[in-house]
Parts: sequence; structure tokens; C-alpha cells
Amino acid sequence: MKSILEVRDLSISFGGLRAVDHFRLTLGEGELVGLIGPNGAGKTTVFNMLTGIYRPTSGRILFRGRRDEEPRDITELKPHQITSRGIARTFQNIRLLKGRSVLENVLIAYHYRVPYSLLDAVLRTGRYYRGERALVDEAMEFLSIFGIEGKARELAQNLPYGEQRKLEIVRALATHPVLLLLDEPAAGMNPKETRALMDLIRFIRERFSLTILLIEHDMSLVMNVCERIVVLDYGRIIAEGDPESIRRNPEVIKAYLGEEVEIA
Ligand SMILES: Nc1ncnc2c1ncn2[C@@H]1O[C@H](COP(=O)(O)OP(=O)(O)OP(=O)(O)O)[C@@H](O)[C@H]1O
Repeated sequence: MKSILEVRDLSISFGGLRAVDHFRLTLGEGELVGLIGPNGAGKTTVFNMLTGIYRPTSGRILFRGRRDEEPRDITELKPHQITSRGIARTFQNIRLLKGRSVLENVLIAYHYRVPYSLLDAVLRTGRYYRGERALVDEAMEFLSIFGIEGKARELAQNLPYGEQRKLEIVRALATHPVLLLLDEPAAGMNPKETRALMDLIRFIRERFSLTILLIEHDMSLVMNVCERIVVLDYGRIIAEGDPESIRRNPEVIKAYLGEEVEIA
């Protein structure tokens, strides 16, 4: 299996706090890996470094984008450059344009790779119309995979919470990523919605040849959907392995003591 992401000894400090300490991770093409850990362990901070929002204090991030043969160093790149190289993410706190329609929310994601120039758009050329129509068709196809195509014209803020989370994933898919980072995709969903989401995550991985790294508090989701799990505690990796070994790992059980989540 070719590796797509290689994270070498990534660390970051905020003032005196070492939020992430020598984080290492290699993702093979097509893998579905979970990143778990108690509250404040550093999971979202890892995502923020992978997507250029935070600059690590030390360490390197190597990523093989869609056009690259070999992994390239993306540690210093800006968020939009990282998105256009093929890493997309969702956020723990949903970041939709709430006053815009569901469809518009997806279309906005396309500005990373629109096939026409701004001039085409202003002059409303044939290329613009052909491009726009193709984008709308594709956006509708993404929405239909998540069963929300019927709500394309509704305002994003009127969707139930679970569907807003799905729309965030659709928006990430619209950037045509090779690596998808999902930050608590099942947060706020009921068990039935969570199970359906698990199936969808597996489905989109196959359908779009994605590699997926996901942060999740819902242990049933993580244990069922992920092939490999990395556990962070106080910014450090304390365990890594298949779901079964993680479930039985004494360090992991200890780290979760006192947390509201159950790892059984
Ligand atoms: N911009 C920042 N400035 C200062 N401290 C920060 C910043 N971002 C994160 N931290 C701190 O880094 C630590 C890790 O936070 P992070 O949000 O990555 O944890 P997490 O594992 O994602 O937690 P949760 O599961 O609660 O979302 C926390 O102590 C947090 O307060």
C-alpha cells in the first residue's frame, strides 16, 4: 500500500502548554483511521496543523496529493493551498453559510477548482454556463448520496443538525479530496443516524477512492468503521492498533476513566 500522508514528530505549544507532542502517523492509500482521546487530548489541534490552520512548532507533514508521485512537504502551506492539493475537512463546530441555500453551500466549495476564470463568469460565456451546469449536476449528485438533494433550495440553517453535518461532508467532497479529515461527524446524532452515517462513510471511501482520518467520541462508530485507531492523551500517542487491541489496552482504559464516554 502506497502511503499518502506521513506525519513526522509534529509538536505544537501554546504558551507553556504542549498541546501535541511528537505526533507521528502514516496513512496508506484508502485507509480509514480513527483518532481518539479524551477531551483536550490534542485531536483537533492535529487536524488544524494538517490543514495549515496552525503552524507546528516542530515536525513535518508530507502528503502525496492527486498529481504527485511522491509525498511532498506541505508543513508551511496555507489552508487553501492544502485544500487544492487534496486535503478536505469538516469542523467540530459546523461551519456552514447558514443564510445560504444547501446547494450554494456546496457550490462555494468549488472555487478551489472551477474550470472557468473570473472573466468568464463576469462575461457569462458559454464556458461559464457549461461549467456552472456541470458543477450543479455534480453537487446534486453528492447531495443525493447523502439523501438531502430534495433540500437543495432550503436554507442551510433550516436543516436538522444531523443533515447539517452531512452537508459539511458534501462540501468537503466537492473539493475532490484524496484525504478527508472528519472532526466528530456523528456529534449530536442519534444511534440510528450514527449507524447510517457509518455506512455512508464506508461508501464514500470506496466511491471516491478516499483515505479518511476521523476524530470521534462515539466509540461504537470508531470501533465499527475504522481499521486502525490512534489514541492521544495529553498530546501524546499512547496507543495505536486495530479496534480490538485498543478496546483492551490498559493505557487507553486508564486515559478514559472519568470521561463520559464508554469504550466498551
Ligand atoms: N489556539 C489555541 N490556543 C491555546 N490553546 C489551545 C489552542 N488550541 C488548542 N489549545 C489547547 O490545546 C489542547 C488540545 O486541544 P484540542 O482542541 O486539540 O483537543 P481535542 O482532543 O480536540 O479535544 P475535544 O475532544 O474536547 O475537542 C487543549 O488544552 C486546548 O485548550
